[in-house]
Amino acid sequence: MSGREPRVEVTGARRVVVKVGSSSLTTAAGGIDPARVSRLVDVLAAVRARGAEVVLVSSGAIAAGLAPLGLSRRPRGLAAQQAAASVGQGLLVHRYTEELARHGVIAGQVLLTLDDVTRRSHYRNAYQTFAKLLDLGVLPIVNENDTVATTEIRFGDNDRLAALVAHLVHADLLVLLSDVDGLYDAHPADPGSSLVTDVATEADLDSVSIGSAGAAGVGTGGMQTKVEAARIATGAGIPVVLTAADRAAEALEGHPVGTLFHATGRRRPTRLLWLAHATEPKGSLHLDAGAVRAVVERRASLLAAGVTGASGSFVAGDPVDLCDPDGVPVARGLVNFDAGEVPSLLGRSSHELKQELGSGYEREVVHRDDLVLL
Ligand SMILES: Nc1ncnc2c1ncn2[C@@H]1O[C@H](COP(=O)(O)OP(=O)(O)O)[C@@H](O)[C@H]1O
Ligand SMILES: N[C@@H](CCC(=O)OP(=O)(O)O)C(=O)O
Repeated sequence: MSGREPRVEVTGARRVVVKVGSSSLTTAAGGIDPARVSRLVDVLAAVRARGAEVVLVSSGAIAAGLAPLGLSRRPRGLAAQQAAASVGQGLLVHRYTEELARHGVIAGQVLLTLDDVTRRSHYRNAYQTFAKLLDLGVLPIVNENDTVATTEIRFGDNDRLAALVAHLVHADLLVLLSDVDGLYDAHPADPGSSLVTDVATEADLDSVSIGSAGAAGVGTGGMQTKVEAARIATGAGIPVVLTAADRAAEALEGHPVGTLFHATGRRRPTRLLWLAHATEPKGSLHLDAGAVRAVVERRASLLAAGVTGASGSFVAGDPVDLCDPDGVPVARGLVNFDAGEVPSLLGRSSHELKQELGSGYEREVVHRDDLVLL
């Protein structure tokens, strides 16, 4: 203990999401390191023994699948990554299951795709699954469903997935465990870099140089995706501790190790969080000045009457950017029409559209419940 007070954000948390990266689970030679999994599980069991609930988001499926397939490094191609994940995910969860059993804890596997947090019916379903697992005392182990995820429908990194899961399960704390003991103001390999102990506002990140993953080659996002995950979580009211996996015990006891990102915002619907922070828009809708005012100032739905054009190829339900007359994105939303349908709607009132095209065309182009301001 450094002499500073324990972190109340940690000691007071009743539901904790812990994310561990591939680089913290693998051996130098590649493949899952059973000793590291075992130490992590001991820490998680200790948190549960204090009465808190734990959800683990674990990377490592691809890394765990490399050795059995005779591969020495993470493959570049999507199909090979999917195959490695298919082989590795079972091995990874098996390891956790065995280790948790030593503590009398049951492991449950939850594999998520992007749709599970963006489509209304799916995210309610995912929430209920987690609620039931936690109610039964199970420790859910989450990963992206890498084997079926294609480039288009991929989270791509588990840091942001962990932030969304933290929000989805209404966690009080997110702990990101990596191979580096916190956020540094420059790349940690740089001898002049120093640890940033607290990030209270966005301004604290102004002087931080955020780089990509280390040389080991198994991690994906580097520090960028961790900081983005911290932004998502803290912006939704969830504090984040970022530290090294081998300091997990201290961090989860509340010792001031690593970097604490303080909560800055309030809770909002999970899928809107995702929409704002992590989706790639499939196209753009161009708005006239009145529609920009309605959407931005009055938080109204976007009606066809205020749309002057569309670009990109999207289908109903896809995320699109809503741009002002200068082409600057002002909001992002889930569109209710396919790109091909939009030209026939331009500038028309809902009433006209209903009369000419039928009641299906009376609806908003983007409903206000499916909109976030940028
Ligand atoms: N400013 C920074 N502070 C800390 N680490 C950084 C920074 N910039 C880049 N990094 C790199 O990010 C790496 C962690 O990312 P990654 O390997 O993707 O981890 P994980 O597998 O845990 O998700 C660190 O090992 C470090 O090399
Ligand atoms: N879902 C992938 C990991 C993706 C990922 O984010 O990896 P990492 O940067 O190590 O947390 C897997 O299990 O291999």
